[in-house]
Amino acid sequence: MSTRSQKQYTLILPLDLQRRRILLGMKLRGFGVHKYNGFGGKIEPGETPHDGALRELHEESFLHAVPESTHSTGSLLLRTHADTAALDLYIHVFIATEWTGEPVETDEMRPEWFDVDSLPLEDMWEETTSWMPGLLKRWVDGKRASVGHCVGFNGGMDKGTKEWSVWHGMGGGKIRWWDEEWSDDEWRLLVKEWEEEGAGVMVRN
Ligand SMILES: Nc1[nH]c(=O)nc2c1ncn2[C@H]1C[C@H](O)[C@@H](COP(=O)(O)OP(=O)(O)OP(=O)(O)O)O1
Repeated sequence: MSTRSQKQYTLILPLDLQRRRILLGMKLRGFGVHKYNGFGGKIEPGETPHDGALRELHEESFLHAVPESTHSTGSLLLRTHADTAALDLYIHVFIATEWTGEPVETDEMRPEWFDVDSLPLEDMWEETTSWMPGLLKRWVDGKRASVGHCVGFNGGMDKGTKEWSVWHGMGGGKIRWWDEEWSDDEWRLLVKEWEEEGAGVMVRN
């Protein structure tokens, strides 16, 4: 039986379909500092991932996403092999296509709009760059796609903080796209396949 523990997070991406642009935030403190990403954080006890995503978006940017236009668009399983704590992060990804309010800078995030064809990839998590451009491109082209990404990390240098971190040094991963609806069963199957293949441990000489 696995002795790993798991922390669940949300990540929500406000996507302006008409203008083909996405609101990202420069993280000003804490986990992921100095990187652009969507908005999100830990899911609180008793909260659904959907509720958590809406709450975090408001806390970090002051936007109120319309719940019916906030779609579950995939899951990320991040597993570090560099930490004796044996921790997995499970991130629930959402795209919001309608909201009210204007983005405001908060203590945690400085929001900025980007054309979906020119994301600030150099200043993002390496992991995120492997799926975000493809996901946004599918949506602005009219496909309600979802993504699953299971990936292992061996530890490495964080360009932003100049410090070693267990969430860098990306090893093997498994990515899958669903062009329409996806289900928990499909996600579980992807995780199972990935674990059977060795859970993304990089073979080092
Ligand atoms: N490799 C990765 N790829 C990705 O796309 N998002 C990642 C990621 N690693 C972390 N994230 C996201 C998930 C989440 O939205 C955010 C981290 O959340 P926060 O630090 O804001 O959470 P906390 O809830 O701990 O903080 P507070 O908001 O201060 O409570 O970074």
